[in-house]
Amino acid sequence: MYKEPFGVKLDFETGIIENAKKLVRKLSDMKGYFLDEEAWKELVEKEDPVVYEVYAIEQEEKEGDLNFATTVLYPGKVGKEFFFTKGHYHAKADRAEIYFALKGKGGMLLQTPEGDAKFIEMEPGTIVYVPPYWAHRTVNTGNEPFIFLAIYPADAGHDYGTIKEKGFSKIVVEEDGKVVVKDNPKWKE
Ligand SMILES: O=C(CO)[C@@H](O)[C@H](O)[C@H](O)COP(=O)(O)O
Ligand SMILES: [Fe+2]
Repeated sequence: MYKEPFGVKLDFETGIIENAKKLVRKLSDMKGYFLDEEAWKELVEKEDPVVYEVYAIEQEEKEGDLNFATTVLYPGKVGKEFFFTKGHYHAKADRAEIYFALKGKGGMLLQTPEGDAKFIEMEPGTIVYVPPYWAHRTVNTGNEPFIFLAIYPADAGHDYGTIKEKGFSKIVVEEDGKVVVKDNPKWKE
């Protein structure tokens, strides 16, 4: 039968979507993700900050339906590397996605399975098209929360394993007060 349409409110200041399912990722949930493992350990032991929160409205995993979610990605660094989301391919790899930046400053790292990477800067109003097959990770390069909305097929799913194991071929770091995108020395092809 037909599903019931609905409208929900998104608070542009906080990124919170009413009635959404909230997910919290702390730094301790991201072991092995950052380049500087010593700095990671030190920060986890000191305060284990929240790196990001996701507010998601999700449907059953069926073709044709849509999910949407906001992410509130906090400012911070591990060593020189800016805070980022874990990043993933979609489990159904050919599923695309749209991101819409609402607040703060950051960017998206995208990567093909062959390791070709792109970094796209994002500020409020930026829409990013994530094509089929590209892994994607957002990075907060500012000093306030970076907030964005993502809209994705309900059957896209997440494949975190590949990125957890191999990482992205590029990293986003601060050098001499500037945002620099450079080759990841630990990238495994
Ligand atoms: O891309 C999507 C959904 O396909 C986003 O809603 C992310 O899930 C969110 O920004 C958290 O990032 P991850 O931890 O999932 O990489
Ligand atoms: Fe995604």
